[in-house]
Amino acid sequence: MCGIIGIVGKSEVAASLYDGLTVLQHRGQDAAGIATLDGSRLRLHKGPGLVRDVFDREHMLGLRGHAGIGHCRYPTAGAEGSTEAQPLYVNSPYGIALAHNGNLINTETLRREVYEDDRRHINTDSDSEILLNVFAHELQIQDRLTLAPDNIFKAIAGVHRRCVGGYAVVTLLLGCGIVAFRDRNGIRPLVLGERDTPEGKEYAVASESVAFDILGFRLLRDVEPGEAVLITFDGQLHSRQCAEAAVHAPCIFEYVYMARPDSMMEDVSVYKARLRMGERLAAKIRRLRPDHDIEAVIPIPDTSRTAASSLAQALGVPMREGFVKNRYIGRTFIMPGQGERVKSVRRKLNPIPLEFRKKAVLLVDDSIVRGTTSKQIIQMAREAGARKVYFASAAPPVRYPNIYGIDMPAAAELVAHGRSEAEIQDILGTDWLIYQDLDDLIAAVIDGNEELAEFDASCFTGQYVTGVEPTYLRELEFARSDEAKAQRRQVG
Ligand SMILES: O=P(O)(O)OC[C@H]1O[C@H](OP(=O)(O)OP(=O)(O)O)[C@H](O)[C@@H]1O
Ligand SMILES: NC(=O)CC[C@H](N)C(=O)O
Ligand SMILES: [Mg+2]
Repeated sequence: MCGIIGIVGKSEVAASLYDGLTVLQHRGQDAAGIATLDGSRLRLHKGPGLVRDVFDREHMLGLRGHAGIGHCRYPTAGAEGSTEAQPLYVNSPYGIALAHNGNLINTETLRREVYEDDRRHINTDSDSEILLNVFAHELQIQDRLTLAPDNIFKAIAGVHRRCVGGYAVVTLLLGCGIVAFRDRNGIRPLVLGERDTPEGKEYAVASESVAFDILGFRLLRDVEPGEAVLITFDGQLHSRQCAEAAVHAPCIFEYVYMARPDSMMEDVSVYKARLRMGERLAAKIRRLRPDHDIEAVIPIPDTSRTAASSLAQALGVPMREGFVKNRYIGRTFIMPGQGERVKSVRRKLNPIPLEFRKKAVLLVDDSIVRGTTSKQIIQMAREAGARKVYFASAAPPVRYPNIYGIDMPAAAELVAHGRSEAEIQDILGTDWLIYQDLDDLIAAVIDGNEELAEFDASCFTGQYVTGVEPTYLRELEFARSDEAKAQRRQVG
């Protein structure tokens, strides 16, 4: 996952972009970057690490201009670190900087087309670089010295025809404005906001509405699937539907784990959706074991806290803080290598033994992906003296790779892949494992907006809304398994 943001302001925007990125930081902790328009020049600074580490005072002073875009990255394609940090830039046509959240699944076809038909060189393994060059080519063939909104929307229609996958994109198009668009299924999120200033209205787009809250923007709406918005540098907002109608299928994993609870997505409060997940899970526990002996519900910090609180309340059992999180360690799930993830869990979470001693505890997490967290946590709860350790997941078993922007590329690395719940229970070492049912998860989100009907829930079902070639899945696993990443790191 990545965080993206773009602002067309009436005064300097670098500080707002920076602040916006810091609240989108949970979406990507590998690299960050900002590009601004300073007169006719593009200013760009990016690098590996957290937002606070990438930019110092000098960099910020250099990022002059009233319009700009920002990105924080969690890689799903290509290399980690600095080489493929975003925004990415091409000088022709016009000068374009681009920031992308998502993942394209027809990159090999596009790579060939971009070279053989469009005569463009791709210099990295990043799918975002391909996306940028497809967009550049589609603008180029508009064959205009100065672009009108119509040309831009036609170019984006061309991007939608060629690119397959999940993408929310923001671009800085020199001489024109900020252009943002979302894949035709609306898999990846993107919202539009406005802010009034004495000099006039300012517009912004971002992955999550929480960025607007802290910047004083009002959330106007989600960008529609397949829609593009253009905010010209003089502050005019244009929008158009640029794709043929397709199933609207936002990623359900955003509600489970990715998004911040204080964000609104598709008109659904992420916080309330998580509360409903907890309530539905409690109902399942009551159904399966009316006489359960759970004495305390213990959340695995941080993301599961919301669901655990409503689950505890619905069960009528106290929720206790059994683990203290070291707030200086990042999200372990989005770390690139398994070795690092395993070490980080232990460093990140420390038990409070008195909450466990002689008790039957129910540990609650938002999801179990590789099982890295749950396995260690269950062990820690036992070492701390728990009599029984039960484990509940607010999401169903994650059994299939995610190919739309969440780095779960290898089925074999998922603890639930090809396994029954009883087998997973044994591997994790819990006395009872309870998973949310998919219907309940979906209902927990839809209860917030009944117009939603479909979701990308492919990591639970193995059904991919865009369709996918089996060869792609094999190649993805080959290129991006933990083993492949470790080998690359050794070579590089
Ligand atoms: O089964 P696993 O592969 O361990 O992945 C699942 C865990 O990873 C995430 O936590 P993370 O530490 O990334 O972040 P959080 O503090 O937001 O919960 C998620 O909340 C689960 O706890
Ligand atoms: N997680 C993402 O959204 C990743 C964006 C893009 N595919 C990259 O790897 O940089
Ligand atoms: Mg967690």
